[in-house]
Amino acid sequence: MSSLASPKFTLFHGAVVNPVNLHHYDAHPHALLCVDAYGDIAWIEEHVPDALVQDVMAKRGLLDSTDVSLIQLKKSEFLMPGFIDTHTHAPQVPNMGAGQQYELLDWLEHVTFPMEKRFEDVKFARETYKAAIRRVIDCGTTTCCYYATLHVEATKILADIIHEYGQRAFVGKCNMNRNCPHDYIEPSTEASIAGTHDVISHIQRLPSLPTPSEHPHADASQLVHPILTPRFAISSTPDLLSALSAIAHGDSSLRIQTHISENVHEIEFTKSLFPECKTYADVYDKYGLLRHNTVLAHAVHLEEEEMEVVRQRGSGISHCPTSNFNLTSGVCKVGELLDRGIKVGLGTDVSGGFSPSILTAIQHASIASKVVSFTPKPDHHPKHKPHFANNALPVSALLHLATLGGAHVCDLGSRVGSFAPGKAFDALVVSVSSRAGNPAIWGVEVDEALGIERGLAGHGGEDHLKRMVEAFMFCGDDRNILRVYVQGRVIGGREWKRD
Ligand SMILES: O=c1[nH]c(=O)c2nc[nH]c2[nH]1
Ligand SMILES: [Zn+2]
Repeated sequence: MSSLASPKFTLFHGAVVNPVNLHHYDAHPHALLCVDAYGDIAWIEEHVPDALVQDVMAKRGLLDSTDVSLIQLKKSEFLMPGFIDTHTHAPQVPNMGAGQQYELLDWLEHVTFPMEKRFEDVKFARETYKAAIRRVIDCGTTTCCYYATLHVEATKILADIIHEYGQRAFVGKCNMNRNCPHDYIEPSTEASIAGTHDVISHIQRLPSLPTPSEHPHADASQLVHPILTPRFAISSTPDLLSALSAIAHGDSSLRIQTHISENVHEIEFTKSLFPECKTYADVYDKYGLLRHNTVLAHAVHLEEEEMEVVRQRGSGISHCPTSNFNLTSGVCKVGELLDRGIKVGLGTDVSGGFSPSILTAIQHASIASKVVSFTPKPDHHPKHKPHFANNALPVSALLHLATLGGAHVCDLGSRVGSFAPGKAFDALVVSVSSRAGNPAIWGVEVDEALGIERGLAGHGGEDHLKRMVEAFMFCGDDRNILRVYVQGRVIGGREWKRD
């Protein structure tokens, strides 16, 4: 681990977008944001017109320092927190766009398991994972919860690549010891647990970043973390769930991820395998796997009492609308989950979902909420007044799900997901200029080369910035993402120099 020679500050001046809660986000057209040598946010001044930048720098004692670099954003650019993908499958990236004629259980058998089996070949794993992770980063995902396969070596390779690329992530070796193909299944509970320990200690030994010793967050220097990953209840024997529960209880900071209530046939099968449990959520709860840092993917068909137990345990839901539409699973009642106070983030769920971009998940989360609103549900719960349940999600809520909401689901809300002093600088520089190469966002075009604004362009105020944000969320893609920062370091984006 290298130590830093001298402190250095990076200042960003220009438009800054910052999620606050489901109902509100800040859009400051002229902010000044300072990042320290360790990649944490030192301070933010929200209203600093061009003429006052030098004054603020002088006030902060930075004017004459050679250790400061100032990045001036263009009129067509803004800074926002990086996207958080709370659920995806790295080994399924090569399968994107394949097999959408199937529903979940047939899709697993015919499309997914055969691809995942190929990761027993470490050379294939290395080359595939390198390309897959590069793609995820360039889509603007700064924190990602990854499922790997059941293979120990390939999962270590995945963690190594993520670490080398500098993304923040949770990486889990799948536990799956029943109801899987004979050539893609773990031979025993013991083997599954031994492999899990092996992967956890490998990830925990990865070199950490330089961090001041007085840093308030114990694991701030570690970007890649292990996560327990029982694939889903169907592929886990009761003794495997018990053994995973024992590991979890030995370390309360260890995150847990699994799938829940995605497809009606999956739910029926699960209940038949665990007749002593009344609901799907009961299965995980019985084994102590529902807690404040558990990430539950899908939750499309949760019963009311299941929602209540998820809320009580403080577990989070990864809403994966692209996958839910694509595998004909159903439409998650995301607004009701939010009204109940359940933590929710977005997941791409590649390759049930056919896109690695959280922008696609945002667009489909909007559509999902509109589909739900076609059949309004009467309010049975005076305690939880329906605010989002019967309505299309507003931009503030969609932005929140993609950033701060996802951070809370990963139990990282105090570190990432929004900009605040002391939080890590995990961020995107977004451009909506025509020169970014995406012709879909012409409506808010600011052409600096010609010195003109066209289309719906405004006067550089808050409303104009909010239009830019909405256009990016609904029509943007990776061409609009110029730079991707994690912990203050540029790790991807269109302007990032590849070697
Ligand atoms: O969307 C999903 N993708 C998967 O790979 C999977 N495995 C179990 N359940 C699953 N759901
Ligand atoms: Zn999944």
